Amino acid sequence: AVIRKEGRTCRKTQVAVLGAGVAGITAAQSLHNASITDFLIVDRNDYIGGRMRNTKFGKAPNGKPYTVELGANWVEGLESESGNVNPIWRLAKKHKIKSKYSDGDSLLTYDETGYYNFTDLVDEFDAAWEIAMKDADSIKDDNLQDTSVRAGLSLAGWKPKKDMHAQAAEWWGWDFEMAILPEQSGFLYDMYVNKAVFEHFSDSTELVIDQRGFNALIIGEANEFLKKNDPRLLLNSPVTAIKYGSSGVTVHLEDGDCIEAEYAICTFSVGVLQNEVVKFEPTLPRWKREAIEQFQMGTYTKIFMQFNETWWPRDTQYMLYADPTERGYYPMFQSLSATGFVPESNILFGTVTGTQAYQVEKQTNEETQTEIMEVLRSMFPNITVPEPTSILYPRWSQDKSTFGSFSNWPPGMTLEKHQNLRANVHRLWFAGEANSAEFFGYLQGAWFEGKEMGDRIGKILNSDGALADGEGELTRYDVLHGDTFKDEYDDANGWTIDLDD
Ligand SMILES: Cc1cc2nc3c(=O)[nH]c(=O)nc-3n(C[C@H](O)[C@H](O)[C@H](O)COP(=O)(O)OP(=O)(O)OC[C@H]3O[C@@H](n4cnc5c(N)ncnc54)[C@H](O)[C@@H]3O)c2cc1C
Repeated sequence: AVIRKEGRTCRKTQVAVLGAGVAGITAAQSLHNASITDFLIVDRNDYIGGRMRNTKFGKAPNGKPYTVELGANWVEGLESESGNVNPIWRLAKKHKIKSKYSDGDSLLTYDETGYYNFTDLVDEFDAAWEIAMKDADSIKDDNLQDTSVRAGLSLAGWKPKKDMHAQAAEWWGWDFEMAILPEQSGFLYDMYVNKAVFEHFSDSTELVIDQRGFNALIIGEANEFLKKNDPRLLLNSPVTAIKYGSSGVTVHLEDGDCIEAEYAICTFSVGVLQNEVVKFEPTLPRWKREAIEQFQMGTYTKIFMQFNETWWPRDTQYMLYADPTERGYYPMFQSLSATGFVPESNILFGTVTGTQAYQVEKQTNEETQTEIMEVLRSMFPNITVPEPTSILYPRWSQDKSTFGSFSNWPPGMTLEKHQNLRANVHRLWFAGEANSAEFFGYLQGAWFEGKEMGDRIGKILNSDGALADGEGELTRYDVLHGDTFKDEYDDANGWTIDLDD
């Protein structure tokens, strides 16, 4: 039904799905599978996929541009021998997404003097990792207080200190996957997301090189339940306000239109929620806001460059650079020209994360190119490194649709506080990669959360009110206590000042 007020349109629907990324499309698919077809999917972008985003870049020998992935690029964790299958891997196979095994051992290491083998430090980091993982196990098993990844790695004997080769080995082992420094990462859950991805599924990753784009997978899924030009898909429709309560949700769009829904599922990133581009009415409760503000978004920026020729080693996938003064300064270059990927593409892409990603995203392409060329020329002193013919990179930290790349679990966040990120507030529900306790930051996290919220709302709607009040909704914690009681602020614990004076 459509109600027109003062020239504005207010559509009525059962479920408003906010976001057409993996979580949103999967939520809508679950509703469809539960025979709930009265839904609307709303997104500010003009395409399906969200952070599965690609663009055309450079030129192939036939004159056509290549497709490169600005966002998600790997299927991470495939399937275990015991039969646990990453749903993204299942969908990649179903939609025949072209990908290639990503080999972390296909690695060459460099510093400012050129090629310099420090893979022994990479091995040392990996050995410390094994020790740290056992430590994380006992934190979980014995309910011990959590710590930071920095502390966890130090306790496991890994202390890179001022050794810049060790710092680069650590960047490769940690930041390249998580996009946030070890000191800003919560030990137990950040170790466990790695366990979930690389042990529950498998320790393999596949780099997607499909020229249709990685999001062909989620578009393919959407096409199974959406018709061509389906009026239930509203692209180019930024949401500005969400009014929610116990009887429904009204979603306001930038163009003045609105949607009146019985339920809404908001799949916006933690970055979007933190940046207050969407107004919630009433203000979200304290337990929800705290979870949103405490979780964090990392920034991971891929810088694509095409050259006239592949002047770098052809048979290597990864090149790691240790800068003499700044950890994380243009530390990684990946070759798309590597054997089996996109040969003759002459595309090299660099990756920066964290502080360096913010910095690079503030710079012009020209500024970044100048910096990168200096690094590449120091890595390859015996080669006349030409300037690239094209350079391109996204600005995730400034992008209104994400405000960052993917989420990461900070120190001090408990499983219960994270559950508050997931929990619904009346008829307003939440999904998205960050809400997955097991797979936050990954495509499969978005998929699992989208599916679960779609399933739950489907069940509630199909119960025709037969469910008891609150049944089928998510657990939440209004108050979360710490470990220190008031009377423990005493001499024995080094506390002498009476703060209640
Ligand atoms: C650079 C980068 C590299 C990555 N690499 C990998 C990888 O290799 N492997 C992997 O598994 N994962 C990777 N990820 C993470 C993965 O992309 C995400 O976990 C996943 O795509 C998130 O899906 P989502 O549906 O939760 O969120 P999104 O894809 O962000 O979907 C949310 C949607 O909401 C829309 N939206 C936001 N605000 C509004 C608004 N106000 N109004 C209307 N619509 C709005 C957005 O436009 C977006 O389409 C990467 C991400 C990035 C950015």
